[in-house]
Amino acid sequence: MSKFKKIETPIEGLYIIEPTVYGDNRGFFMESWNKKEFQEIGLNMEFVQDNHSRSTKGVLRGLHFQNPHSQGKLVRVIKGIVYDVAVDLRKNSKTYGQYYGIILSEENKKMFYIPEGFAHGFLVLSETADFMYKTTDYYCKECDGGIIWNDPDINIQWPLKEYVIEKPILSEKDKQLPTLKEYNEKNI
Ligand SMILES: Cc1cn([C@H]2C[C@H](O)[C@@H](COP(=O)(O)OP(=O)(O)O[C@H]3O[C@H](C)C(=O)[C@H](O)[C@H]3O)O2)c(=O)[nH]c1=O
Repeated sequence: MSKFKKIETPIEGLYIIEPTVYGDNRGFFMESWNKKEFQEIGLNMEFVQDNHSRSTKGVLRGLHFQNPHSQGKLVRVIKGIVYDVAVDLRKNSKTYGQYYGIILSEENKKMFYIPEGFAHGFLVLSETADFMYKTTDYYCKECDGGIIWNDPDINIQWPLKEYVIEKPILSEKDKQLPTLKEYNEKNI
């Protein structure tokens, strides 16, 4: 039996992963990724890069993807709380344009397994959040693409009010991202 539990989402190939956490009087230990244990539950993404970002409350990073060199991701939060979102942009997917969001936190230790072909982003809900993730392809600046966080067609229900966030803090780059419709008009 694998040390990791794979939980389905309404979007095919997108999973919530729950690790086994070994607690004792010192604290806890957990494996955050194990190639063999992941293969045992049918998860075969091979990672080549490990990332760490830290953000303050209200920061929203995303919605990003690379095209070409789309990156599959295994994401988790080691400090704080975020609302993490994956948007299905796989051309022939029956859930194209649909999103799934999940709270990832230091406390719940949940991980989000996001295949290639998705846009990804997150909103920081705690004073600060440390976000760690592995990717299946290398960063490619020239391949950087993105969709605006509040695309009306995707209609992501970011928990801004629930966490008393008036409006998200975005990078200059993210402020100027197109909607999915605008992106497709320019890139098809
Ligand atoms: C992503 C990345 C960035 N950088 C450099 C490029 C910039 O000088 C600096 C910040 O980059 P950026 O503003 O694109 O970082 P984020 O806004 O956190 O971007 C990420 O945000 C969302 C949530 C993602 O899922 C992607 O991994 C990625 O797009 O780090 C690198 O050197 N390597 C990298 O892999």
